[in-house]
Amino acid sequence: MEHFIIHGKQIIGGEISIGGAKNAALPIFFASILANAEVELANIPNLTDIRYTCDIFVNFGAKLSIDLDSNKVSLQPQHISNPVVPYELASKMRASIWALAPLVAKFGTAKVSLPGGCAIGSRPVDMHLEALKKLGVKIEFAEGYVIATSEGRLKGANIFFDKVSVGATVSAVCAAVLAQGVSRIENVAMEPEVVDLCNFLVALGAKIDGIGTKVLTITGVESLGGVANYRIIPDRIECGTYLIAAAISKSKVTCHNIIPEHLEATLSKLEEAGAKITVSGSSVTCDMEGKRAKAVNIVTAPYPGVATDMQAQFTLLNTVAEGVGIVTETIFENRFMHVPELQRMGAKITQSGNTIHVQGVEELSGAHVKATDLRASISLVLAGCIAQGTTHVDEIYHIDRGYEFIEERMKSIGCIITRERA
Ligand SMILES: CC(=O)N[C@H]1[C@@H](OP(=O)(O)OP(=O)(O)OC[C@H]2O[C@@H](n3ccc(=O)[nH]c3=O)[C@H](O)[C@@H]2O)O[C@H](CO)[C@@H](O)[C@@H]1O
Ligand SMILES: C=C(OP(=O)(O)O)C(=O)O
Repeated sequence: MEHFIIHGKQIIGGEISIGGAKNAALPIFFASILANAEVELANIPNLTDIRYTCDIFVNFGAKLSIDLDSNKVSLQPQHISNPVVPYELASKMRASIWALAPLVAKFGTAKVSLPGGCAIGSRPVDMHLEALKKLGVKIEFAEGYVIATSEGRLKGANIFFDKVSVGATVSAVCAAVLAQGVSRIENVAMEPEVVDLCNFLVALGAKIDGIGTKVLTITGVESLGGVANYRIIPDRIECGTYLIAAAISKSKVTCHNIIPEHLEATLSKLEEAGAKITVSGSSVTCDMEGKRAKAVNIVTAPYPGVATDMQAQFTLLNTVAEGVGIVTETIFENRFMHVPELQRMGAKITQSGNTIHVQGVEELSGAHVKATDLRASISLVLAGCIAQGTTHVDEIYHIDRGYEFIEERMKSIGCIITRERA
């Protein structure tokens, strides 16, 4: 097991080039199953989740060439002969459920083990399965696997989601693009990563109207082609995380290669915390101008609201800010696992249901803490960089799921974190 040792009171500041978005790369990778010709993907982040996805494609029998050092993958999905995601691969990653819809839409059969992922809530897949059933898929369960079958092409349908789900939107769209007839999918997720998936499918030849809105109208086509050099959007959560590094340390961080419009909620909360935010082309700077941040209230919400994937980072900001910040998590029922760890570092936090009250303190102190999920982990790493003393963060494999070249990127903003093996 690896851990990070982080000495505190580091002088934070500098510039970072942001990588491709994990949460766009994963659905696009799985949607490539639908293509009938070569798919070349660029700006694919070098993350463990992507390497697991490559393993899933190898297990399918697909041909792929992987060059994650150059952030490139090319796939020959025509060669898929085994439409199965076994437990050993699915259990490592929540996103593996995204194999189900494209496999059954293209091959009429799929066997996918129920997924793993961050332990931030119960994370059922009922909405994915209900959407597939509406499109004509027969769903059965056996020994922990979902078995999906269809006779002939799927049938276009009207789907209304009661709740906004990124994952179920991705599954519904991936099935509807090859269905016979028109599908109208309402109350979809509008996250930039869902928009990127739709743009990718359009590049393959799919017919999708309403991209970026609450209602998608999809006219199914018989088959999809390939695409050369489709570039994944930048990771708005990675960018937001590094901007928080400036906000907790009275300093200045610039992130390059981003799409500023994807960060509006985060940037507006950082401004509320007292940061000077400057956007210039595809770069953004968060400058605290030497001032301590003011506490901010956060209520997580589907896009364009404040992302749940930024909640732990804003919680950290409040732990060292001036005043009291109230943070309400509305998306996942168990996403405060960073709270007891931050308390070990001296944070003053009280929890009541899905809300926490954070009373800012002048300084955190180093401690031995455990990373419990991806965003909790990075918050503890950042906390270690500003704390008094040394912090030891265990179970850092979570970070490698979502933060590319973490030691290098932290170094480019002045932070030294040392990976050790116990
Ligand atoms: C790989 C990826 O892109 N992960 C992101 C994706 O996760 P994921 O796609 O799993 O998240 P969803 O948007 O689907 O989840 C939203 C809510 O809907 C519930 N739900 C979802 C599906 C379902 O069938 N039934 C159901 O009840 C979930 O438990 C949760 O409470 O969106 C989340 C919300 O922005 C982000 O935090 C994750 O980083
Ligand atoms: C929760 C996350 O990822 P996943 O859905 O892959 O577990 C995340 O990216 O913060």
